[in-house]
Amino acid sequence: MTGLARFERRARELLDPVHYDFFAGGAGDEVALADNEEAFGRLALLPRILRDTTGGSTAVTLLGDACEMPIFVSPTAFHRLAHPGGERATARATAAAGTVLVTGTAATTPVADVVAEAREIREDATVWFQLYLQPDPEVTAALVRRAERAGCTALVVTADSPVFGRRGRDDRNGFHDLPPGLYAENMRDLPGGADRVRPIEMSGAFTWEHLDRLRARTDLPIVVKGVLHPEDARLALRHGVDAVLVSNHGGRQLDVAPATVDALPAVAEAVRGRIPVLLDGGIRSGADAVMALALGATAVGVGRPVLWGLAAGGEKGVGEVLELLRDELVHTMALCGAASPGDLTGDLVTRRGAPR
Ligand SMILES: Cc1cc2nc3c(=O)[nH]c(=O)nc-3n(C[C@H](O)[C@H](O)[C@H](O)COP(=O)(O)O)c2cc1C
Ligand SMILES: CCCCCCC(=O)C(=O)O
Repeated sequence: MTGLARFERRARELLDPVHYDFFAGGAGDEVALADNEEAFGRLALLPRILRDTTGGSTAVTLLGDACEMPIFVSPTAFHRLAHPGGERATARATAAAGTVLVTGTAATTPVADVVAEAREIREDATVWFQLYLQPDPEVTAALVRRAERAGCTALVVTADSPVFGRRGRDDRNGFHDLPPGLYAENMRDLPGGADRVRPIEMSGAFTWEHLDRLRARTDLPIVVKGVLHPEDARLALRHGVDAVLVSNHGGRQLDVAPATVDALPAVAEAVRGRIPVLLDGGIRSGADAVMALALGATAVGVGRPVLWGLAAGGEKGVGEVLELLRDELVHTMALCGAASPGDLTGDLVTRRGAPR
């Protein structure tokens, strides 16, 4: 078994099946979940030859943060369900890989501890904070303050969850709560709640105005996560957003959403290079990353592969997953005649089986 698949297999062997299903599963019939990966299989790379690729680099700058490769760790909930090391282990491995970790509202480790752990490995480690806007603005403000004080350098606002996706596996397994002792730690001791750990609330009431308010409240760059429609990318630009993240939440929200790599070109076209376009969903190899970069992404995120690495081997497992992706990325870039991510252009991507 090659590539990342062995990490998933090991994770499946080790995890409680109910927790494996929570991580692996998607919404509804899991159409979007499957399509995210299958869409990459419908594409091929058309390599260029006789281009000097020696002395190349995979480095990119993301919202002012130096990043050794254009592959970052997307926010996923509840890392301590995958491994006792949880987000701390993920933070250490991601920092060692020199890339961005997006921790978030549903982390089972407080954001301050995640950043401290990453910075123990590397003092300039980059951690961004994924924010679920909360109906109580004081709670949202407190989460933002927590992220700022911890040293996060960007906010990633998840906008694809006005309601929680219907996850059939979790319904069948009766999995709707964390086991005793695990909490969404960033929701602890927030204003206005009698409970020490408030539940994360989804709300359909949010609009672009809420982003404007957030913009006014923080100096941190804001990434909007869950952009699929090009008109929303244009709105994001108009509302002063610093980057968009093309995402369908790993197929966990709208089950009939398009695969992210299929939605990417129209979003990139709408943005026309004015802000970075990020993408996640279905990236399972360095070649997938190369395709998305060529189609207009500045960087790509991985969700489940990191969870499989974490479950399989804690910090070491996450490190192995990120190094494997980096190695495949470098190799594929070289075979395509690309010395740096900037050399990856749309003409390198074709439909499998399509005549040129
Ligand atoms: C178990 C799990 C938990 C997730 N939790 C969050 C979350 O708390 N916030 C968020 O914005 N996205 C969350 N996501 C979505 C990821 O950020 C990302 O969009 C998705 O995993 C990318 O697809 P991939 O898993 O195919 O790489 C989660 C995804 C998974 C699989
Ligand atoms: C209301 C529960 C919040 C946890 C959200 C985790 C998440 O986004 C996911 O996809 O699962």
